[in-house]
Amino acid sequence: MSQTRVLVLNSGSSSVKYQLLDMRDSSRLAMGLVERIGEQTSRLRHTALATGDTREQNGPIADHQAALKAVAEELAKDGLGLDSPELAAIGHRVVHGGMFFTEPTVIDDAVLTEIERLIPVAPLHNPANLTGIRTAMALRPDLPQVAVFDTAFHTTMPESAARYAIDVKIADRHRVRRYGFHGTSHAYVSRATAKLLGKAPEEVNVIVLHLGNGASASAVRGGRCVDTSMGLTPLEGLVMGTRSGDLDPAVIFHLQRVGGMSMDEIDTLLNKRSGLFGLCGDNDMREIRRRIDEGDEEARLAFDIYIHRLKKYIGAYYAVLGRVDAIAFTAGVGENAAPVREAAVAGLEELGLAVDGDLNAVRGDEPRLISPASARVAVAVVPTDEELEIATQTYALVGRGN
Ligand SMILES: Nc1ncnc2c1ncn2[C@@H]1O[C@H](COP(=O)(O)OP(=O)(O)O)[C@@H](O)[C@H]1O
Ligand SMILES: CC(=O)OP(=O)(O)O
Ligand SMILES: [Mg+2]
Repeated sequence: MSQTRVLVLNSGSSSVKYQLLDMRDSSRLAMGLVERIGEQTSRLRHTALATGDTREQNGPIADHQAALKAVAEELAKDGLGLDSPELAAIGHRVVHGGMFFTEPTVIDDAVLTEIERLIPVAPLHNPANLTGIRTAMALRPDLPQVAVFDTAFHTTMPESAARYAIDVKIADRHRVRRYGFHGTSHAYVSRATAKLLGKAPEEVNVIVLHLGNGASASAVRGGRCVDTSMGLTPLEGLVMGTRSGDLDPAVIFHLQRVGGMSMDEIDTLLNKRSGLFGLCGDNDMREIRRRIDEGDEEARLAFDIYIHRLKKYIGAYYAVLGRVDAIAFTAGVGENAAPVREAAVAGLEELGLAVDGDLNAVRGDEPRLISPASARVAVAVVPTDEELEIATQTYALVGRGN
C-alpha cells in the first residue's frame, strides 16, 4: 500500500492542534484541537472530514502525553489510527530551531538534543513540542518524524535586521540574535497573498500580521523574509494575549533592583501576565470587544495599546520594504476581529492603505480583499494553515518515491 498520509501535530503551550492529510491532493481526512491541557476543563474536539462528524470530549486531560493518546484514540475510532500502513510520516511544529535548522528535518537523537538545548529561549513552546515528538515516536517508532521549525522562514533576514546592537562577541558566544517565529504561517500566508493578487511570490512585497495568542509581524520581499517582530524568543514585538512585546530592557533591571522581583518572577510577568491580559484581565479579543461595547475603559485602553503597537510595525515594515503590495491579516484575531483590522490601518490613507467597511465585515474561510478597489495597497484577510504547510514540507522531505 502506498504511504501518502501525513499526520501533523502542532503542540502549543496548553493546546494541541492536529490534522491528518492525504498528500495526493492535500485533502484533510481528520482534524482537531485539544485545549486547556492541564486544567480541569480540558476539551478535545475531533472532526472526521469524510463524514463531517464532530465529537467532543470534556474533562481533565493532565498533560501533552495524555492529550496525544486521546487524539490517537479518536483517530482510531474513524479507522484512521496511527497504526495505518498508509501513514508516511508525522510532521511536528517546533517553535525554536536556533541557528542550525533552516529546513524541515527528520528527527533523530541529535535533533532531539538540539531542540531540548533551545528550551531556555522557547520555554512555553519547545517542551510541549518535544513531548509531542516523543509520544509520537513511542507510538510509531518505525515512521519518520519530521520537525518543521517556526524559525526557518526567517533565516533569510539580513544581519542588519537579525542582530541586536550589543557587543558582538558576547552576542555570538551566547547566540543572542533575532530568530523570529510563526515562520511557517508567515511563509504560507505571504504565498497565499501573492496568489490572491494573481502574482508570483517573487513579484510581491507583503507585510504579514499573524495575530493569534502569540502575535508577530513580518516584512516579506519577493517571498523572502527581511524582518520580523519576534526576536531571540517569542516575547519581542507586538502586544500579545499574555506577552508584553517590546519594552525598554531597563524595565527588567528596575523591577529586579527596585521592585525586588526575581528573574523568574519577571519572566512569568512578561510572558504570562502581560499583554492584553496584564492590561485588562482578559486575553481573548472577543471578550475585550464585548467589554468595550459595554463602555469598559480598561478594555478600551488595552485595545488602543494593542493597535498602537500594531500600527507602528506596519509603518516600520512599510519603510523596510519601500514598496508594499499587500498587508495580510491572519490567525485567530487577524482572521476574525474586523475592528482590529479597521483600527490598525485607520489614518494610513497617505500610505495608500484603507479598509472598506462592508468588505471588512464579511466573514469566511477563504482569502479575501478588504481594501476598496481604488486603494494603492491591497489589504487582505488570509487564513493561515500551519498544519497544511507542515504536511507539505514533511511530505516533500520523506514522501519522495511514493
Ligand atoms: N471571532 C473572534 N473575534 C475576535 N477574536 C477572536 C475570534 N476568534 C478567535 N479570536 C482570537 O484568536 C485568539 C487565538 O488565535 P489562534 O491563532 O488560534 O492562537 P494560537 O494558535 O496562538 O493559540 C484568541 O485568543 C482570540 O483572542
Ligand atoms: C511562537 C509563538 O508565539 O507561538 P504561539 O502563537 O502558538 O504561542
Ligand atoms: Mg498559533
